[in-house]
Amino acid sequence: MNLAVIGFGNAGGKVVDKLLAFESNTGRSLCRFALAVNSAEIDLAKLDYVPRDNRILIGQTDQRVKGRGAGADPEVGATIARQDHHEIERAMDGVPIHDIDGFLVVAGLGGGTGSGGAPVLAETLSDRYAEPVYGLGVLPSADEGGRPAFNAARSLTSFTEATENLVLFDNDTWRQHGDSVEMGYDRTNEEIARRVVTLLAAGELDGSQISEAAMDSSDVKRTLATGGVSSIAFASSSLESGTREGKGLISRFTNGHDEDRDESDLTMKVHGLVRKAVKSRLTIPAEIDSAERSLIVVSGPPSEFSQKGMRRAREWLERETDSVEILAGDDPRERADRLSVAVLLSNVTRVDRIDALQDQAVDAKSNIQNQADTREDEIDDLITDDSGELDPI
Ligand SMILES: Nc1nc2c(ncn2[C@@H]2O[C@H](COP(=O)(O)OP(=O)(O)OP(=O)(O)O)[C@@H](O)[C@H]2O)c(=O)[nH]1
Repeated sequence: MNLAVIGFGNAGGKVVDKLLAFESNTGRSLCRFALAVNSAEIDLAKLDYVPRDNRILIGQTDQRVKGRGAGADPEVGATIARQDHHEIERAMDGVPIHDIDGFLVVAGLGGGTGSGGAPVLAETLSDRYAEPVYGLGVLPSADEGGRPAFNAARSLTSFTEATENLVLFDNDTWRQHGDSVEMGYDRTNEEIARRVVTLLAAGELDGSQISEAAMDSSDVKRTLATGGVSSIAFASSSLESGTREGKGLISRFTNGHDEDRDESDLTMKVHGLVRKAVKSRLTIPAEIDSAERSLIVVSGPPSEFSQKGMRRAREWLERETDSVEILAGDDPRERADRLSVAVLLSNVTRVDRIDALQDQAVDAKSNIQNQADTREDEIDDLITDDSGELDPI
């Protein structure tokens, strides 16, 4: 798949930068166009891979922002995204629209700029272009407190509505004790990039690869067309000892038993890797039998592929997800140094972390209400009803 990728806010920009870094390190191609939009000048300056001309500072004329961010207020993020839409659209004129399969808008949902701005941009893109607009949203960890949870719960509703599919990554699930916050983010951003690029770049062949069951970008699109939120599973394994070519050469002079053994090893390896991925930490933990559609991508040197392993893995996932809507394909990468599996679980509907976030947000709402009793103007902007429900931004 080829995408135009837009990072909104600080986390959004950093994750897009990591997607570009991962592509560059692995020779993959996913992002045909990359843009970072932010209201904090200093965050835009820190990016390494997004081209300088594609870094857009918004909200400069807004007294609340002045180049220093939206202060974790999504209303501000949404307002400046609307106010400065011409500037963003002008930057989007550089998108090679005939070469892309869709847009990907990336944001952390706990702050102000990305949380408020990303759904606004996604809606504008959906109105303006025929190509699908996907989202990649990062949920705050529980220990960040009530305000980020409140922002994320509201943004989740608007962002899901504004996109064809919203892939989620949960910071709470991936938090590691002992890391500084920035080190932790750097590591989680790499994990996001590995999963997103392995999954979505499938099908972008450079012409040198051959494959019996190559993934095609229309398979990815079809799986993402469910709407709702999605999670990604991932696992990888080192390549077989010795080179596969070496083994093939030896077996040519034997009676073929080695070839049989190799095939059954590879069947088990591919099948096992898919099971391991789905049983490991997902980008957001979800009940996998609540997924509407799934997609398995096996990526690596073609000599490590096994069609039988893939078929077994697909049958296993059909049983696990209780769905027959499972596509599976491979993504040949001759130079890859690992065999990787990414599984997209699309439109998962039982996600405990979202329920927990919403509970935390409802508590935070009453706290915010109490604190703001003396500041009625501000609370009017934040909360438009008092039913306990959270309103989208
Ligand atoms: N995984 C990951 N999450 C991040 C990173 N940086 C921030 N976050 C998360 O994203 C949320 C939003 O933070 P930012 O992206 O800094 O906020 P913003 O959208 O720029 O909004 P303002 O700072 O209010 O202008 C935070 O609450 C964190 O949960 C990052 O590098 N990686």
